[in-house]
Amino acid sequence: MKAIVRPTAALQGEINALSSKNYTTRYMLVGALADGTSTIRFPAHSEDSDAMRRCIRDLGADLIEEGDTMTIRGFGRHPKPVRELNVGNAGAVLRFLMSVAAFCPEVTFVNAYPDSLGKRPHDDLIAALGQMNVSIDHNNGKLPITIRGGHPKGGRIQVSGNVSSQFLSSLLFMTPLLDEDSEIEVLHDLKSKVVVGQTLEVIRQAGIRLESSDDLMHYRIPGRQRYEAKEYVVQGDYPGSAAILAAAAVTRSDVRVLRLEEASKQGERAVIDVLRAMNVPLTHENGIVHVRGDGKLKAVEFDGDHFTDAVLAMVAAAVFAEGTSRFYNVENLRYKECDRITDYLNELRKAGADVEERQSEIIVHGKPEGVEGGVEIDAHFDHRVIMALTVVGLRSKRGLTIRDAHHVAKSYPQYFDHLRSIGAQVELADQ
Ligand SMILES: O=C(O)C1=C[C@@H](OP(=O)(O)O)[C@@H](O)[C@H](O)C1
Ligand SMILES: C=C(OP(=O)(O)O)C(=O)O
Repeated sequence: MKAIVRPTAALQGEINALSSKNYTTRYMLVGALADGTSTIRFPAHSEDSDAMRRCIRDLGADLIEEGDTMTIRGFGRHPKPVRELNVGNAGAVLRFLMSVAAFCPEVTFVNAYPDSLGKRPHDDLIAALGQMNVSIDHNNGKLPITIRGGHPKGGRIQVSGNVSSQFLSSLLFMTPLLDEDSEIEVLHDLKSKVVVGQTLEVIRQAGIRLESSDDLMHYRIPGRQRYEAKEYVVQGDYPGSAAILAAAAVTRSDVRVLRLEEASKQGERAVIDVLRAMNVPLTHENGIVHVRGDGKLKAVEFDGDHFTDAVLAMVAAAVFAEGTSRFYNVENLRYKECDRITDYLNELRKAGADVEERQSEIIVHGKPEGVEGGVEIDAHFDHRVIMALTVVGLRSKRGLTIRDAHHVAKSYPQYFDHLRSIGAQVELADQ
């Protein structure tokens, strides 16, 4: 599918935010790791959340969905001895389940997206599991990966955090189920630290006890614990909504996005502060973000690691700001669905934006007069590139055509419908 994005001056209306991807994957996982039946209200529906549904079913969980409610009867620490799992293109699902797979005799994670997830590194988690009596075959740290487990052991575990927080999250989910107590030490830096807060929140909601240091670099996890079956409610998703808010920010708009909790632990909640710093007129009350954009934006400087999945949308807004914006500490964007620095900036340049990259920075020389557009954009298998480039297309002079736009369904299948419902001129066509 390709998306033909036409210049759109004004947006108006109300959108119910999609359900959070990160909470949906986490609640499904702790539901599967529990022995009884858990309930999840408003789980997300997307390729990534479907990957988690599929894999925990394959591992022996019973899932029933009726309307907006999912019930899961978990397998506890005894997953079915499945031989093969397909996580699609979902990084978090792969990394979380690599540790769960250590309870099985032999599981192979197949390489379904050689040009996207197939290029992402998992060495740090492979090394950590290697310290736990788990033997792993892999392709230079990449998929396909075969986990030979059966009897994983706790104890002292070291894991590097400077590529992805998902490796640490993965170990935090699994170690409470081990016979031994564990101590986890995070080596180097911990990227996307805020997301680990979501992991700890969910694990604790599921009745697990563990101690974490204030800097989130050290953990003590008693073994022999059991996840409790609980009821969970999934909140609205900030990373996906960030693109809608960016679209409202770069146009004349009167747009309300519902279900965005002010007190959320999602790091991407910071987009409210970023947009405010850009001088975007907005309010945030009772879970509703209300943007009344006038299209005038001011350049900003931010540490992007606090809102990793919304950096691309904020960069798209900065393309139209007065002055030069800088998003720093974002090197790990290079290890996501594509290289979200080099690949994304190449597409932005095609659209007419003036952008520069450093190893861990994105610099944007804003063009309040708009960009030329009139070109075809490559999606690089990346939903966030697609969403962000759509924002740029709306304020371009000649529009943009985004090839392979169906990959938006990785996290936000209804993105274009939502945008069109508030007046965006977007046509979807076969390629
Ligand atoms: O734990 C999670 O659910 C996620 C962690 C983040 O990844 P990194 O820790 O690799 O930055 C984020 O980008 C991803 O979308 C989801
Ligand atoms: C990086 C992302 O996801 P994952 O790492 O789970 O593939 C994302 O959703 O932007």
